[in-house]
Amino acid sequence: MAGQDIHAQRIMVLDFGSEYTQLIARKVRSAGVYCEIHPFDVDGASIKAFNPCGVILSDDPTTEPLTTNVQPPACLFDLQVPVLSIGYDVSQLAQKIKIQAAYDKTTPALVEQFVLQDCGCEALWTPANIVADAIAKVRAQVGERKVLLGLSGGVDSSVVAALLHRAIGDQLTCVFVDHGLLRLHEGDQVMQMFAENMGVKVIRVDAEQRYLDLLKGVSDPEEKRKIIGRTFIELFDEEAAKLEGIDFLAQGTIYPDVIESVAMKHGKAHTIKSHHNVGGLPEDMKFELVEPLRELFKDEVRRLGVELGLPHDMVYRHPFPGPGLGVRILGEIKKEYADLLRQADHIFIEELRAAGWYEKTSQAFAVFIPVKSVGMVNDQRRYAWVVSLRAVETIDFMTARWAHLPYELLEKVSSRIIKEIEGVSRVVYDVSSKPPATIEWE
Ligand SMILES: Nc1ncnc2c1ncn2[C@@H]1O[C@H](COP(=O)(O)OP(=O)(O)OP(=O)(O)O)[C@@H](O)[C@H]1O
Repeated sequence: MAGQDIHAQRIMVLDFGSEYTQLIARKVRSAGVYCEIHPFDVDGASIKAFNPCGVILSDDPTTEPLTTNVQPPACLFDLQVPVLSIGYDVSQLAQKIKIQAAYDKTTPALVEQFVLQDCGCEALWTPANIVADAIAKVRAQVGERKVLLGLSGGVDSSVVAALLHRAIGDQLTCVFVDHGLLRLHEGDQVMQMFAENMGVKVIRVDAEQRYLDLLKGVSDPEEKRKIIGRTFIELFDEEAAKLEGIDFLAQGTIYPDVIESVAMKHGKAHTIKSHHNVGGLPEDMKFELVEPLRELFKDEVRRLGVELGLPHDMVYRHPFPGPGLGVRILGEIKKEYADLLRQADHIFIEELRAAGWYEKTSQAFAVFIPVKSVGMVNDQRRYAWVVSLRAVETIDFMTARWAHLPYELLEKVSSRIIKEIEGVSRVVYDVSSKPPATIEWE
């Protein structure tokens, strides 16, 4: 694909505050065409500079308009490019444009037809081309210099690691902070995949004891989060200070993190996404940033991961909070609780996968409840801990329904947990949906 600019043919999506805007943009991308989302009142000069092959207006007629004057910029129609309106009231526009009254299940096919046929774009935006483009850009930015990356084992930083390793090899150093609140064998798996199999330089910081000491006696959820986030930054700083000649810090920033939301801009954001961020790294670190996923949606990041050779199961894994099991152990964190929870969680996920339910749920995990309940073991009363199972189905994580798992599956998971883990006497299933309950328990 040498010499081919995969951004040359591009679509502009103008957002009038519809919740479908990102879905539409993702459809343009999956049809193989680069696109960007901009607010409906973007200035004319920016549109001209962007030089789109076509423009899509995205509005939701069932919600109130964002302001009294929701007009696209006048210059839009001087461009002489095809325009598709989805949900935007075009009666006020004189131009000839393709119209769909509202987003529905036919929209994806319409969008694909619009970009490939009406706008005549070529399908250049493919995982292989995106990888080649990203590698070329990273090489041009970094040259012979060195890059540092915080590798969490999560999807984003893992894909960044694989991409940078391919682009600049040994010039990349990763720091992986193992806070002892990871899933069963996860720390070893991260090392095996990146350090042993791929030959990436990874420094593993075994910080379990340090975290346990700092978290001792702390049961307030916010306080726990702060300690976990702050300690991560301290450890990362300590490791970075030991390394010499690093000029860049790589980050797994993705496109939804950088889209300027019109709802926010016009003060109408009705949903605030909750983040389980470990806090991120402070902005005053003296590094230039390398952000090779900045243009990509999460589904594109996953496809890139597969293209780069990361295992499918890892790349399509459910999201995991930054503070790890720290927010799934209610109240004070102790090693005993974390070990117990890791085992319970592992059994749950193993059975979900075996039953074909892992892909049908968006997030599933076990929660440690620091309450002792009675059970009978060898005719003796035994007081042991309670574990809750949580599984949800969701499209966007803003709202979620508890997953209606088959009773047989729940039964199997519950009896395995009680049988295999000595410290657990009771398993319950969380049947709360979001809202009002959140997905995580803390
Ligand atoms: N335990 C860790 N060790 C090293 N780096 C980490 C760790 N946890 C987080 N980071 C770094 O901080 C970034 C932001 O963390 P956050 O928990 O918000 O994850 P994220 O945005 O979901 O990304 P990822 O999918 O890579 O975990 C990560 O992408 C990673 O670079």
